[in-house]
Amino acid sequence: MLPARPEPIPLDPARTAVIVIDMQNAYASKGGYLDLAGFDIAGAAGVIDKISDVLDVARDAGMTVIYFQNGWDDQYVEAGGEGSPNWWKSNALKTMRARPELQGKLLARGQWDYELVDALKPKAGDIQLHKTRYSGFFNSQLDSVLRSRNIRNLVFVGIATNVCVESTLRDGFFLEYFGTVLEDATHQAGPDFVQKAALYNIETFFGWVSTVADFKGAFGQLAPK
Ligand SMILES: NC(=O)N/C=C\C(=O)O
Repeated sequence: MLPARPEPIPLDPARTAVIVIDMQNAYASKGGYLDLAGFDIAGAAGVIDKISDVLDVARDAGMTVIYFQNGWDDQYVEAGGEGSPNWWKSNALKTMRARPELQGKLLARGQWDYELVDALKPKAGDIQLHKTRYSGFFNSQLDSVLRSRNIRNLVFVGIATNVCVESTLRDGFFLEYFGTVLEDATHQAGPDFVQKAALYNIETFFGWVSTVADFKGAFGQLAPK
């Protein structure tokens, strides 16, 4: 049983996956896309160690760990052209249009910006998935990976709470997955109030909100000493 808001949620480790959303240099490192686009990423570094702790506990408890990376091919074909709302709304694409010297660098596979941060590299048995839009369920293998493992519970960590974390958790809700966010293992893109708003939405309408300490308290004892 994981202590959570609005109420504790039962999680069978064998039927639970920890979903690590986009812990790439783009979102968590100085000089990455969010930083270059003018978002405050000062709080992002603090979630890296927390996520690392969560993943150690999750693996030892027998949960599946799934890492997502967000981005596109180096020609940005997958990003869509002017016919796609993504072309108009993606702040990475907008930043590159405003600063052509960055073209080909932001969120492009093969570039530093796309890579996971050094402290959070997948370990043996972890699953790595790619996505081209904010939701990890859209045009990805996530649903079939989860269904093939009989997984119904998703624990979310990563960046950004109000964009890709919330989008993936919401889509999971519609597909009958039980989604929980560990609030202090996430960080927002935007002012502090968007973190609060995203967590309010999740707690009230789409899922559950818990903490790293509660996750470790609930599942840490399952880890080998
Ligand atoms: N990983 C995310 O939440 N991404 C947010 C914004 C973006 O990718 O432009």
